[in-house]
Amino acid sequence: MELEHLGSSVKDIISGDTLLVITDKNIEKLYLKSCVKSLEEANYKVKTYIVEAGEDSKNPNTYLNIINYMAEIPMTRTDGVVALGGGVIGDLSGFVAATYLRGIKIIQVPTTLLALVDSSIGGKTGINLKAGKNLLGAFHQPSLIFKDISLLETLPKEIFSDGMAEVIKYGIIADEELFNILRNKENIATKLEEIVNRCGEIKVRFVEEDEFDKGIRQILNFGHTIGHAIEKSSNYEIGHGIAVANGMEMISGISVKKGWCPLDVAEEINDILSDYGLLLSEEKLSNTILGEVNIPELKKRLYKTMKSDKKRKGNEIDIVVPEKIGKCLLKRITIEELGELL
Ligand SMILES: O=C(O)C(=O)C[C@@H](O)[C@H](O)[C@H](O)COP(=O)(O)O
Ligand SMILES: [Zn+2]
Repeated sequence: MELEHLGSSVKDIISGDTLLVITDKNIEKLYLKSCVKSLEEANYKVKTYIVEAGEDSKNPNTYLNIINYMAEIPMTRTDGVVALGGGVIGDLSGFVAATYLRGIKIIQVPTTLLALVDSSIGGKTGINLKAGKNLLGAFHQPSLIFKDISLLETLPKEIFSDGMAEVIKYGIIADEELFNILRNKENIATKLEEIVNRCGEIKVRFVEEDEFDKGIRQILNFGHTIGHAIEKSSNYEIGHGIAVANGMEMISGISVKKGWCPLDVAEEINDILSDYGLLLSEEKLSNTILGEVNIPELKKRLYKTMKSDKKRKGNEIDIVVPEKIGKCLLKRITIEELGELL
């Protein structure tokens, strides 16, 4: 559905008279005007809050500033938040909505591939702390995910490609046929809608089975323990998708060493990620994170950051291991062993 119909869709869901649209400076230029117009045509009073583009906006200060702004308006329990943007905006706005007045409704309007196939679905919301990514958050399901695939048309190439990491992840964890579709890069243009829908369906299946991330949903975190450590250690210079892609490649290698993943599966994963230009060499990673090439030091840094991973249970952590293309398993290892295997 196109953005001009947003207002009428929201009308069925939010009974209050005020909406807060949260977006970033890049999306503001592209879509804020038509978003606000559509909501105003549906007779809402529309307030806007614009943050800097990028992961740095998922911080406690920005979060509290938005909450204070809402309290000054004041927004009430029947009002709602509209997240117009990618993963950062969705996670931040979701957490705002989850906590303001102990929870008001949120409408997700994803504008990136990553948000469309992943972060807008499933109700994980949150912000980053100094110690790590998404360490402060809540589960808060969106009341509506407004899908308009045409919003991706303005997406810079590198942001689209960053989202492809999560798309490939879905193929590896749950859908061999999707993985095979993705092997032919031309399919991305011709079958984008089918690809997006397949990813969304997979995500919904996992979330419906385990909304609160106690078990099977953790499979969606394939590549994320190392991925989050890469993102965080690079001060978010390395984007989520690229970080997760490298995390998937590294954890697959570790799984081979442990005898949990056949070598040819790890090779297929490596091949597709590298085909999409998503893998960084150890040297490049080290340079970006440390400002020098020092692989032992890089591993130490990643290990230190991984220690704050939220999947950690005492001294152990569940890692996601590819058994074959289309199927992953959870395996528990100690955090020290994970560090040693890096
Ligand atoms: O929705 C999930 O569950 C996921 O793990 C999907 C991930 O791709 C996404 O990056 C998620 O936000 C990570 O969650 P976290 O619990 O590791 O912070
Ligand atoms: Zn992710």
